[in-house]
Amino acid sequence: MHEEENTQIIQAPGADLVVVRGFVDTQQSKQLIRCLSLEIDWRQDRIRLFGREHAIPRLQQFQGEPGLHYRYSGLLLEARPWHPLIEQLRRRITAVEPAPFNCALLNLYRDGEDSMGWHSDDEPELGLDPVIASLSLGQPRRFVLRHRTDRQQPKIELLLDDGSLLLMRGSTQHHWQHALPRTRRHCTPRLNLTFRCIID
Ligand SMILES: O=C(O)CCC(=O)C(=O)O
Ligand SMILES: [Fe+2]
Repeated sequence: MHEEENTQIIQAPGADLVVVRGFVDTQQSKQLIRCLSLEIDWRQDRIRLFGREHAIPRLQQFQGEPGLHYRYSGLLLEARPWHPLIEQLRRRITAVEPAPFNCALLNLYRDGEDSMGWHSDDEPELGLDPVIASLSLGQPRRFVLRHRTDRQQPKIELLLDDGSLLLMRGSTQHHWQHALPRTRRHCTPRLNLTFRCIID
């Protein structure tokens, strides 16, 4: 992989965003999707938003070092053991972004109806200025960022295609929100693996 050619740095106030295209090649990606779709006990968890309970519009699993927990929108996820393939990817990602990733939230978007709403990954257990490494496999989907306070700032639109690795660093989570909108276009499944560092 020629990292420089494949690396896109996105410049915006208060954001530190890098996309590495083709971090995983097509063949590897296909294999990963095949194995992970079958071998992970995907769940459609329920969250509480504005006082109401909803089933999330996607499937997920949280993995990581034993004893870690991740809490968001009233949901408490206990880390399941690393799947060996996820653990391998964690090590590969650490080679390009040396952060102490100790967990990953895995998302499976079954089709265009599956999505993720506006949010920042700013849970206290991620600490100040978290580094998040997000690997996309399968169906390319639109990923959008908007500034949290300055709505004059243009939105940032990225197409996260098969095998691309997005790094969100620095104060990105403090100043920006992101979302994966639903789409009416025909969509095959997409896997997204977000590696994170939880501080005990
Ligand atoms: O699926 C994506 O690209 C976004 C996932 C995400 O934002 C998250 O897991 O916090
Ligand atoms: Fe996120």
